[in-house]
Amino acid sequence: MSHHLIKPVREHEDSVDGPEQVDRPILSLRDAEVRTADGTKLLAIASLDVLAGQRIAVTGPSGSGKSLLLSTLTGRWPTGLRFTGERTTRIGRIGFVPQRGLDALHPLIPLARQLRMVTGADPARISTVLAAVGLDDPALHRRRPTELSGGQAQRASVALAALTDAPLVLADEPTSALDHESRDQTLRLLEEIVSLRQTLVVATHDIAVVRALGARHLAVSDGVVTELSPAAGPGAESGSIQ
Ligand SMILES: Nc1ncnc2c1ncn2[C@@H]1O[C@H](COP(=O)(O)OP(=O)(O)OP(=O)(O)O)[C@@H](O)[C@H]1O
Repeated sequence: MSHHLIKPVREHEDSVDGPEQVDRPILSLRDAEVRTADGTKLLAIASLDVLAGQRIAVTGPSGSGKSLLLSTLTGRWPTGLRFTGERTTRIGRIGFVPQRGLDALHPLIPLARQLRMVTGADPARISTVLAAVGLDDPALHRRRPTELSGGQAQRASVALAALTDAPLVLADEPTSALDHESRDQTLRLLEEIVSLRQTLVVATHDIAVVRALGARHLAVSDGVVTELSPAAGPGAESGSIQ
């Protein structure tokens, strides 16, 4: 899927949250399908509601449709694919942590400067968040992302997602390129940095991620999405979603 970090999602948007709307889904899919131009069905979701603050793990084998489910949540699909059905959202921004941290970043703009340019956050907050993801050396802040290690770029992409304050943060196999220790650290960072107000969706091959997140669990198999655990959070649905 494409690696746009912050994407305006304006379709079907309505008003800003009020306290009385806490249990209302931030994003809903109904009768959602993604097909190729020749009509082959790649993904089908009868009904899915994503609530504020949920932690959701999406598991499934390679090619099952995890990335397409994330594309469907963002409302942006790979060229040549067709979406039908209803996608409703009341949020304006979606943060994205890609498989390779570098894909979230401009390769040549020094790290702290580009975080400021992209998010508008002030330098003090950027320093705080970078320190929180373990990048506290000011020399690293001045480096271009191409001059960072894979793990450092991954942490920088987590910092970027956190700084966006997006109500929904999607992470596509954010741990696949990392060793076990770095994987655990990235997951902890995602949990810590992504605030409780933000919803976090993580696609992964790794069942350990589901346990680590203590998450609502959606399994994708041959494009069919199934809810494996009761949805967390007030007012959440449970049971099969397709
Ligand atoms: N642009 C496209 N055109 C045609 N088919 C596509 C396209 N993108 C994905 N697919 C197909 O849709 C199916 C699901 O792909 P997807 O990338 O969502 O899988 P995934 O579960 O994320 O896999 P992985 O774990 O390997 O990243 C696959 O069969 C894939 O070949």
